[in-house]
Amino acid sequence: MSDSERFIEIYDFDAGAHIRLYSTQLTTTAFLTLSDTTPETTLSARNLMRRFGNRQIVNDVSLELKRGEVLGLLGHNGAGKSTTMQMLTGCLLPDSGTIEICGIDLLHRPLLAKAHIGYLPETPPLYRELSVESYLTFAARLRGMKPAAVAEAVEQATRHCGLESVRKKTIATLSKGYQQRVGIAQAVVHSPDVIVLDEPTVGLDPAQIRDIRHLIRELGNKSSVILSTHLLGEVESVCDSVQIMQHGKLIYGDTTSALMSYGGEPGKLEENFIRITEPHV
Ligand SMILES: Nc1ncnc2c1ncn2[C@@H]1O[C@H](COP(=O)(O)OP(=O)(O)OP(=O)(O)O)[C@@H](O)[C@H]1O
Repeated sequence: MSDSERFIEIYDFDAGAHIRLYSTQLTTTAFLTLSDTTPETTLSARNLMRRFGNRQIVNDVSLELKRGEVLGLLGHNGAGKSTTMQMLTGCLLPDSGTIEICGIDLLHRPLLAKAHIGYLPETPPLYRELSVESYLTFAARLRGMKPAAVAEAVEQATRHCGLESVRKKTIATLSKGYQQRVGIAQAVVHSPDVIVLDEPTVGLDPAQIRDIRHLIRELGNKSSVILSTHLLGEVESVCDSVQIMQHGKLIYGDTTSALMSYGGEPGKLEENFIRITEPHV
């Protein structure tokens, strides 16, 4: 390939399209800088398989996440949602399949890839004896943030998650809702490109649920979010798209509005979900 044929393709958010920049148009510095621009696809998982003992828990799961997208992962208890999320975040190895985070192979370059991921597991990984501020500082350092950037990042996450009034408090003394907020704050403190939230609003009161959903929507404007939930109202209010999982397989994937009008039943999310997961009932 000649020099004049070499190009990089970047996504121009203003134009809403991919554009090509040919190497002849760029200085070396510009070329290197532009090579660092984040690709539009932030997560790409292909053919994930995982067994526990002789049970196939995740079976040939492939999914893709775009920047600015909030994806809801739905399914009955035991469908395999948490197991899938554990694999997407590098906490559990798949038996086979590939995962790329911002173009980085998660299985081969885990440290580099994980720097782009924020994860709130089903049980938030809190150090209950630390204050909110100390814990978030610790979480930011753990994610490899440079010491000089940590204070500002903690400040931002504290503000973003509505934790200003409890920043000096010991986590163990906080209500469940506030502990959940701390769990989300640790997942976003390093401004990750991909945010994975396992049932983020479980056990919260209605006002806290409203706040957390608002926060998720905000996070989804800049990053990509994948969340699991049993609350279909949550899907309707925050998710752009949905994937439904059953017995370890993805059985349906589309936009939230398509699910809402599935089978010509506009607005009936719950009924449509049941029609997809229990077609013979
Ligand atoms: N470490 C493990 N060892 C053995 N089996 C496991 C393990 N983790 C999960 N499982 C099994 O895998 C299946 C899927 O579990 P998973 O937690 O992924 O489902 P889920 O869709 O997240 O369910 P829920 O909505 O109830 O949280 C379940 O039958 C569970 O018992």
